[in-house]
Amino acid sequence: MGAENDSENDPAMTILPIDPVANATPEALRGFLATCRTAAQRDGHAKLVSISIAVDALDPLAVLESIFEPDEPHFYAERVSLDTAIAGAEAVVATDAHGPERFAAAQRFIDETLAHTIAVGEVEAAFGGPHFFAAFAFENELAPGEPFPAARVFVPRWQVARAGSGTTAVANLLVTPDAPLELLAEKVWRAHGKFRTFEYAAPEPPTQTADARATLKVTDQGDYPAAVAQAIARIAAGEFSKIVLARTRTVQASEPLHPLQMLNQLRQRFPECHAFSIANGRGQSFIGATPERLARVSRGALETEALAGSAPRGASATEDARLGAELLRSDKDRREQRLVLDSIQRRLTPLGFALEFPAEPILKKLANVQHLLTPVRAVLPPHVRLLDVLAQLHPTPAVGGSPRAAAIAGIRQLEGFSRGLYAGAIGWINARGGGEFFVGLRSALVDGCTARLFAGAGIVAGSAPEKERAETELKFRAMQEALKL
Ligand SMILES: C=C(O[C@H]1C=CC=C(C(=O)O)[C@@H]1O)C(=O)O
Repeated sequence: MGAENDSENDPAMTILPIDPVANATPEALRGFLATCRTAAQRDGHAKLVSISIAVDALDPLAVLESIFEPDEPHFYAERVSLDTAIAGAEAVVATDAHGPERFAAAQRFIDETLAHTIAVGEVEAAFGGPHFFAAFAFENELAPGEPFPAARVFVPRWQVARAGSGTTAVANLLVTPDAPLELLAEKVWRAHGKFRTFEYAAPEPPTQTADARATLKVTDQGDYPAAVAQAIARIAAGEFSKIVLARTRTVQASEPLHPLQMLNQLRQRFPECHAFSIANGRGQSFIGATPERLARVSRGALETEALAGSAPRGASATEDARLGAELLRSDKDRREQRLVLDSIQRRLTPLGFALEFPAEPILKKLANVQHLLTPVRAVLPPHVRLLDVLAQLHPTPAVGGSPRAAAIAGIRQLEGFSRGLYAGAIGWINARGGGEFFVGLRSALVDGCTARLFAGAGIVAGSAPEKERAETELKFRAMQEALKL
């Protein structure tokens, strides 16, 4: 992940040359909000007002933890190795979408919102300006009652992000034609003061810590090796050449699980992954540390990757290197990964992309597992946007299969549970069209005292049920350690 500062794209919003720090008085703020309200009255449409300021160095996760409210939605993403983290909470504007056009519907919402956005302050800074946080489930239709819809996009009320040594705080508010100015100004003034000299909350009492928590029950759903055996038979019959089958494990704890405490474990142990949390504001959070970037757009370039094929890490340097070398030579894993790369090429070429990638995959080494990885780069063709790319790529054969439609039908029949956000696309987009999405892997749905863990493995000709089961055990380990199991 990186700060998306896409200087060549003009943002589609109005930027007013007002410095909110130099004009930081309650009167100046009221005056500014009055201007915004006049614009809302003139256009007969509420304005999203976005105020960005540079602040003293802050840890966005600690900020989120300090002001965490289980009944407010939040979004968090961090890539420790790239020294970037972004947090946002409470929704000022939001939309849900479903169906095959959900990415296009999300784009329309973003365009319409930006057409009525007034931004001031450090809009050009890394993570300046309003950001749209988004989560797309694996499937484009979900049954009612799921914790997250097929697509949700929201702009947070506040956002704090760090890129290297710079920290930017953004306050977003909706100014309607009849907005109560005094009240709004007072709220923003308070938020402004809070982020400029942020005081982290005092530590939680000891009974709330993970160490005091006991695991009461661990339950696995379904018979995974049997499902894999059926998938192998269907591959032999020519139904599909690859299918990614997942399994779930439910962990019941003696005390409520705190998603942000688990995230702190994940970010420390998986610096090369995106650690993330997305909360629905109804007490449920989807969290994880994923190794897979789906797409990043920054400065007119697209970055994506083909990640698939897995091996354990070795206990010694020699064993680790041997396992890595075997993975690089493994015909089965190379086919599994090649299908992902082929699909990326097949789906992005018609959009006008000329993809650049190395001929041979490299190893991506995580604490619990290593994968084959081909990084892919391309110049973004004119008029192609990040969500167009997502609509083409998702789901890649790293989480679905090949051919796509047959594999997805097979997943529904063989898995027997709803994936929800597992293997979905999670990320953000800024006002310039830059942004980043990753795939919701190595993840869990946390709800009160329960965590539902997800892990899957790619099945091709030559796969063996027991080996695939062992591979999913390794993948479960990331979340199990965060739960201190
Ligand atoms: C589907 C998952 O991982 C994917 C990403 C990397 C390697 C994979 C594999 O080797 O099977 C999977 O395609 C998962 O972690 O649940």
